Amino acid sequence: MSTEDLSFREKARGLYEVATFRPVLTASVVFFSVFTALLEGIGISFIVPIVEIVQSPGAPGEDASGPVAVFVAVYDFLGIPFTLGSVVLGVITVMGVRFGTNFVVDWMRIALQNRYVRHLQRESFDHALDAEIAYFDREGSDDILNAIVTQAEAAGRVISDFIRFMKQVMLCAVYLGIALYLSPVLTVLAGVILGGLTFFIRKVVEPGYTIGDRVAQANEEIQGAAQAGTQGIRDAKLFTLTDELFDRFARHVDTYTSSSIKLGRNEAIIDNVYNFAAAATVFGLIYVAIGFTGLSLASLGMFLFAMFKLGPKLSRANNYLYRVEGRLPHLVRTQEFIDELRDHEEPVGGGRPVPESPFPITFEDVSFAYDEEPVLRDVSFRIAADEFVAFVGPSGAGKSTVASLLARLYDPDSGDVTVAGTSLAEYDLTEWRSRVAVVRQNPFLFNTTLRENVTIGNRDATQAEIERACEIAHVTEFIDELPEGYDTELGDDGVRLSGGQRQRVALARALLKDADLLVLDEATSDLDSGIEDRVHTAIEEMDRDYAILAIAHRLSTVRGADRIHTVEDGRIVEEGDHEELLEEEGRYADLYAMQ
Ligand SMILES: Nc1ncnc2c1ncn2[C@@H]1O[C@H](COP(=O)(O)OP(=O)(O)OP(=O)(O)O)[C@@H](O)[C@H]1O
Repeated sequence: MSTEDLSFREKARGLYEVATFRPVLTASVVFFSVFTALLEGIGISFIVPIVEIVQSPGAPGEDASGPVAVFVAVYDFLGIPFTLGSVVLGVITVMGVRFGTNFVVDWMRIALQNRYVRHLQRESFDHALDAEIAYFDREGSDDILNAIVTQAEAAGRVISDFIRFMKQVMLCAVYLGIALYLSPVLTVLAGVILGGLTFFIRKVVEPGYTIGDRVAQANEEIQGAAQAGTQGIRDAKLFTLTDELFDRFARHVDTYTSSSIKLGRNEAIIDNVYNFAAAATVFGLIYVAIGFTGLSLASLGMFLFAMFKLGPKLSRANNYLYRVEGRLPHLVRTQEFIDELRDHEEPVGGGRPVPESPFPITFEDVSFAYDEEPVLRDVSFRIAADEFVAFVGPSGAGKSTVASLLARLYDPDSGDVTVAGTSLAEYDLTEWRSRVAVVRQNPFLFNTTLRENVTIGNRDATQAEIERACEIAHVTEFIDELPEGYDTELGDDGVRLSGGQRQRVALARALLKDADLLVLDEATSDLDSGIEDRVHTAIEEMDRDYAILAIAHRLSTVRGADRIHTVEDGRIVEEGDHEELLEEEGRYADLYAMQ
């Protein structure tokens, strides 16, 4: 995802979204920043009375004019004598409050940054969990992980940098205001020099946004390469792919490093060139001011002090702006990514409660394609309560797709899936999924204990219920080999178990879910045929009040089905029980003869 071509408006919208995220906090930051800048201005103004008092000892009386008159009036109003001591105490007090409010701004800045990062992380993960499966099919999980883990953090730093930029701009405004009041001509001169320099540097140095976009892009690629290397480590080793994976990773890390260094170097260029230019400008102005203006010593002191402070502040403001631009791609990418996830949200269903007995379940002329190529064509079948229905057929025929449509991971392109006479789309999706238990051929096991894995669909299951489900799924056969029984950690995707053991755990958790429809999609294909037959017999013999839909390659496992459907190229080409299909001497009979 490249954001290089984003317009100024789109970038500004990204920042606007942050500003309106916690409006009160944002408004407070602005308010206290303005307050801090004003106090800074007042603090600097104290130079004038201090110099005046030092120049003409004895309290300046009623004849005081200009800024001094204001100070005299304020001291008079407060009933404090206007002496050098009380004026110095006054400036210390003002500066104390100024740094106090500055602390408040910094605190709120950090709070805003971290809360926004939390917001981005929660939003991206929440919407990712709600996104439709087709989105994951298309995009993969790298972008999602990157947005949640890395990009959100970098995006948050934009907030800090922007607030720092704003603070510097306000302080600059105050210094400029003071300087303008004291000597408009010199201020305009300084403005032309420093403004010209800003323009020049911005023209010469590559825009922060462009480099920042490269950094963000490289970040995404690093995440993808690292994920392929870690999640696919076994195949990477078996196919001696590690060098290729490392080269890909190293290339992106190099881009990240060189772009980051360039970004930092440019920040340093801006900082140092500016500081130098500001110092040179100030000394040039001293020369001009002393030689060619009639400013009093006090005013000259204040003017130069303001100028001296203005230079570095302008430099920092420029630097922070450059950093904001550099990190803005992370912010815009994350915000856009969340919007994209939101656009691909899974439908929640019509909200209709699923009936007590959700039967019959029917497919009525269902057609479906993942992309262009049709995978299911006019598929119709029916599952009544307590029935055992099976699907067989060659690889790629579309059998698993039937299971996916049943669990509503996808919706049909045409035709309808109905439950108790009503379209499945009208039911509450979460409730429907809670009534269906699907065991896939390659189930995912979570990196936690066997008990936690088995109870994912029924956290309240008793030990007796867990043991019964594990007995039927033949998990109990190998449980004694696990060091801590049900409390053994299974590792990443159940890596400490064999393929067949993983399938049995998945089967046990489906049985424990106590669903109305049990879908077995090649659920026991990794078991040896002896155990596979025993598992199937145990399931069929269960005193059950649910229907079963089984997809199988090994036909012996579906011999007892009430109805078997043979699928070929997305169509049901035969239908009947085992005996009927054998008599038909069609595709099923051929497949059976081959086994
Ligand atoms: N998520 C997906 N995105 C795109 N195409 C897919 C997806 N899942 C499956 N397909 C394609 O749809 C077709 C049917 O796949 P499906 O998994 O339903 O077949 P199957 O009969 O269950 O095969 P097998 O017996 O090998 O599991 C295949 O051509 C497959 O490439």
